[in-house]
Amino acid sequence: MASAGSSASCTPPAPAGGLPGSMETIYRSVVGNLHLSPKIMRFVLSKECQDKRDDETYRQYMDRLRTEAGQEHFTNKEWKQAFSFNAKTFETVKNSDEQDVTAIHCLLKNLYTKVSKVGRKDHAELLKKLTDVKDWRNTAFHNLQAVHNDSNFSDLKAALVDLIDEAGRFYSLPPVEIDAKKWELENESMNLVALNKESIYYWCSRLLMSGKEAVRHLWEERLSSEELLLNSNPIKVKRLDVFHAPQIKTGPCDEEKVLPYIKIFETFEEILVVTGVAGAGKTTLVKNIVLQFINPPQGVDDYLSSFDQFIFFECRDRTTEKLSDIIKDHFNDLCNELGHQVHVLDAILRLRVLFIIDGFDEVNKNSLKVVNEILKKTWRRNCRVLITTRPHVVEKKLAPLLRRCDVSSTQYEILPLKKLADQLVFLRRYEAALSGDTPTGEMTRSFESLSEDVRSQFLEPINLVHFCEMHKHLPEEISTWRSPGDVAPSKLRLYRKLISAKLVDWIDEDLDVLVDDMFALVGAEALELLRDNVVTFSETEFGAIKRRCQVKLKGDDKFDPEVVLSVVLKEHKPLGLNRSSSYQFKHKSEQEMFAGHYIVQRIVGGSDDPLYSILGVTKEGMRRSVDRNQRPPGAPADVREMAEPGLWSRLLEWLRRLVKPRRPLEP
Ligand SMILES: Nc1ncnc2c1ncn2[C@@H]1O[C@H](COP(=O)(O)OP(=O)(O)OP(=O)(O)O)[C@@H](O)[C@H]1O
Repeated sequence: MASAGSSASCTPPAPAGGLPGSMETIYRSVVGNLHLSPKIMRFVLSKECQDKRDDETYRQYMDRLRTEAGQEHFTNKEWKQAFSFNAKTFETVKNSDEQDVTAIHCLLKNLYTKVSKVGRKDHAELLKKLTDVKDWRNTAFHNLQAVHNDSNFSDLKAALVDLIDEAGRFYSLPPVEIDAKKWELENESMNLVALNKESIYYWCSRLLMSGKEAVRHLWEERLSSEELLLNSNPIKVKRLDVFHAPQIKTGPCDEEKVLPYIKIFETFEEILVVTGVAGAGKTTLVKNIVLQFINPPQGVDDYLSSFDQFIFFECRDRTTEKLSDIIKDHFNDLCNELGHQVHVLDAILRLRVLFIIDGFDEVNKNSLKVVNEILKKTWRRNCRVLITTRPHVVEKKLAPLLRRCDVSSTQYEILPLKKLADQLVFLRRYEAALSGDTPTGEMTRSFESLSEDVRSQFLEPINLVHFCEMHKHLPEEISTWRSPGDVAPSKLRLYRKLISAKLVDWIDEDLDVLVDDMFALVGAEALELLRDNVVTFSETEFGAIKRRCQVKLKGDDKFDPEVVLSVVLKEHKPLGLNRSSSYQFKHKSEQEMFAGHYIVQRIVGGSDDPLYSILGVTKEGMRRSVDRNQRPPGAPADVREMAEPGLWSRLLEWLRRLVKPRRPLEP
């Protein structure tokens, strides 16, 4: 049986049959493209590399050929340019058993064009035949209609026979060897007339047939809209209507280039890391990529067309520990068929899959296992992995992990919206989406009227969305903003207003005191979770918060704390059945804001506790995590010392935004 790990040699065994005609046609095409084509290409490669030693990697082999021909070795840059995202693979592998048609085509092309061999014939015709075979795969897998046609398989076979003939001419093979190869091809093809559920190609076919529909079912509704706090009840806008295509720049080590985000897929490495500060739009970007995969936009370059499938994983997930569980979430019906989960996982790794890992900065013990497994299992296959993260964990956590997994990566950063014109374009989309396409322009006018200094608080998409929310609820405050420091307190007042609106008709107590208590409760919780780098509450943890959030109502009405908590928290429905919901703040930056506010209140409220104790860490622990470069301009030395890159510095940022401390913040 052909399995994910033993692809090269054997034909899938004789069939057990039973599915409709079109499935058989697709199955044949899959076996043709994933089994026969690479097999014949490997035959060509074996002729080209007859003098390659078994213990040589392809890079070592090609460097040796160059030395023998009096040429320079490949420089790393030249190698990368020649092999693009197959560069690392052919630097490491010693045989091509695991490689698909695209990778083998790339290797052969470079062997013909980048190294000299004595007496080499003109390779143009052979390369053309190889390209024909390689292109079959893409055409077939991205246009299922094409594979529904039975002639597809016979045409592919004819292309393979042509390739064998041309290889025979090019390498001057004896006719008996060429005939034997053609006979072998014919013989194997004859064995493929029906289906075999045990074959990995059967599951690849099933994934091609129904996989896209399965992921559409799972993700489309979840991701296609986003909720805004524009009313006492949240308003939904369509994500694609408000999506602002971000600009990115390449990571710190490369020459700085500003690019449209789709260019990340043109990179040479298998791992793409997209960084961005809080609210820069990392999650929104990957959600948009998922939506575009599900519904490719018409008339635009389909930059995702090289992928057969995608898998989306959020690092904040605290319960999933294995890749197979994610696969089950994505393709539940297929996996449930007589316990074929393992087959589906093996099959998915044979296709070209884009793995999206969102929010690496939120990774926990369990989700780290999943990330590790993805990196290990996808490496040297057809997959690519897109990881988003806030920047502060790249050096400390992500880069060492990638090094341990021996994978190469490229880093990109989402750029802030610095220009007024870009900020206005962004706001206009939201204004149009919220006004049923008849925007008055009031929101953008209000934004334009702000001083440049104040506008500098709105460089990230999340802050521009907050501007929309404040424009709706607190328009009078916007006109009072004189300096950047005026903005953050308005955001807290917005929450006060929303919570008060929920309670005003139901209580006799002093509303302000009640809201203060709510803020303290939520803020303490936010801080505790952040300390453990947790951004989701389990159902049990949420239950504990609800029990602490008690309000005495007028009359005999029973208070449901969820009504108030829903202003700051949202439910995250699980992907899999039989799993419970989790809860999270509307956005991580809001969790940080509430935590920051809580700390401020403890300090201005006259708490005698030292800062480290309010933060819930030891004095030593806090000193160890000092980052002296993080000192904000003008901040006293002891304030600087609480600033670890990451959490503490972000909380400090909130402290600075929310209040001018009346006493020095002593650790
Ligand atoms: N490209 C965009 N177009 C339109 N709105 C956006 C865009 N990016 C972000 N937003 C808005 O900003 C909010 C926050 O963005 P998002 O959650 O994607 O940021 P993030 O970088 O993942 O933040 P964090 O690191 O804090 O998780 C989104 O919910 C959305 O309202």
